[in-house]
Amino acid sequence: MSLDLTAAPPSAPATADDGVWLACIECGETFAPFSAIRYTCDHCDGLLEVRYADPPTFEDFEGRGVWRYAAALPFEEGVSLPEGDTPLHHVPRLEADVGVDRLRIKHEGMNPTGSFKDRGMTVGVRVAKELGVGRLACASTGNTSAALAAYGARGGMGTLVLLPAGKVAAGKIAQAALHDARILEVDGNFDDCLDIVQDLAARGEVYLLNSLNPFRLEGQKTIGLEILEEFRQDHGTYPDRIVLPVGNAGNTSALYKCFRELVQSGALDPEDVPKLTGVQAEGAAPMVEAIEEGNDEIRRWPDVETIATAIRIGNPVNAPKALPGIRETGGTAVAVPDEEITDAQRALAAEGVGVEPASATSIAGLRRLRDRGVVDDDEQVVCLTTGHLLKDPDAAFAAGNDPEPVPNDTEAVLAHIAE
Ligand SMILES: Cc1ncc(COP(=O)(O)O)c(C=O)c1O
Ligand SMILES: N[C@@H](CCOP(=O)(O)O)C(=O)O
Repeated sequence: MSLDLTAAPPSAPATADDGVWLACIECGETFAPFSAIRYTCDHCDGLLEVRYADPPTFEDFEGRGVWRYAAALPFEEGVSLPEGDTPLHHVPRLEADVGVDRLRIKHEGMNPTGSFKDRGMTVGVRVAKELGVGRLACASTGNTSAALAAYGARGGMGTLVLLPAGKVAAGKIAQAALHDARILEVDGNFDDCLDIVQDLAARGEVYLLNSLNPFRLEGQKTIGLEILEEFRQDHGTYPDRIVLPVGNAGNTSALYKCFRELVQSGALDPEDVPKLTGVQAEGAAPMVEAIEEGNDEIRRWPDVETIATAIRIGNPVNAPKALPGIRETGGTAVAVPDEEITDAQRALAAEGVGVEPASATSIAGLRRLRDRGVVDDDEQVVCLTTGHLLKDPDAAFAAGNDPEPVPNDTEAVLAHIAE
């Protein structure tokens, strides 16, 4: 099954429901979208994609937020908080410092629960309602669990989240707790948690809402749609490159799908598709390894470690969708050390943009690629920042200034700040 950028638009199979169906990206088998619960292909276990008889054009979009893009989604509306419409920040000092023609920051930390996951959950929980499932579940490094708990609560559904014990930032656990998720702390890493939750889903115990679920990625496509529309409106052109953190590789896959569908409908020239450029932490970089070595498959990293706990992932399940996305768009992937992630977090904060460590990898990666001459100085670049600063208060304290104790006295305060 081809994930080529310029593959011909698919024609609707008999399994299509109102012009929507699921297709296996490996063997091409198709399935009715809502007749049964499935996450992978019944025949070859390949990843599934949602397909549409009528891929969208920009003229089809109206309204605000994720649901402005209903013409690119399987429903007209979802379980919403609402989400999307995130800012595209200008960061002039950082732009000059990195040395590119134009740099914009798409700050997905400004979604309702503070990360891009909300875009996927508004669609995913809507689908869960359509399927009539009971309990929703996910494995998580934190943000997916926060979003699932909030959207599950909004939809009136119970949620179960499996987290790697001791490796999830405080803000994210607090969100899952308050939104009434049942929280299981597993003595293992994120990939182990995902193995277990997949087993639970296969046994019919839960409905899985990680990005293995193809409907989650439909919502996350809207990041790409917003970037293209807003960048073109502001600058009359599309960005040359989108740089993003990579964990389970859902966003890379979703952005590539967004571009492919626009190319299929004729709304976007293949020449105008931004180069997808993935960034991982050096301690958790299986996608970078595959890109650098030219492999079509990922080698699972059993031991992963990084300050960017959100992307502490050794087995990105969406790699079969994301690797073609990086290659077909002419992009690349790069790994960055933790110190450079923290430096980038500070640099964004110095422009007023507060992000969690994983988000800052996009800037750290862009810097590295500029230093290596892979990114040119005349490029127009959008960096995706995926989660809010408050998600990980410990990392923010470690990277930022220490509070200074002072006496309860104006003269003493004046003397202190004069030092
Ligand atoms: C803040 C943050 N950034 C980046 C990622 C990586 O995104 P993806 O899994 O879509 O590659 C995640 C989770 O995976 C995340 O929580
Ligand atoms: N960073 C993620 C990891 C899981 O990713 P998903 O997109 O597959 O749900 C998280 O926040 O848990």
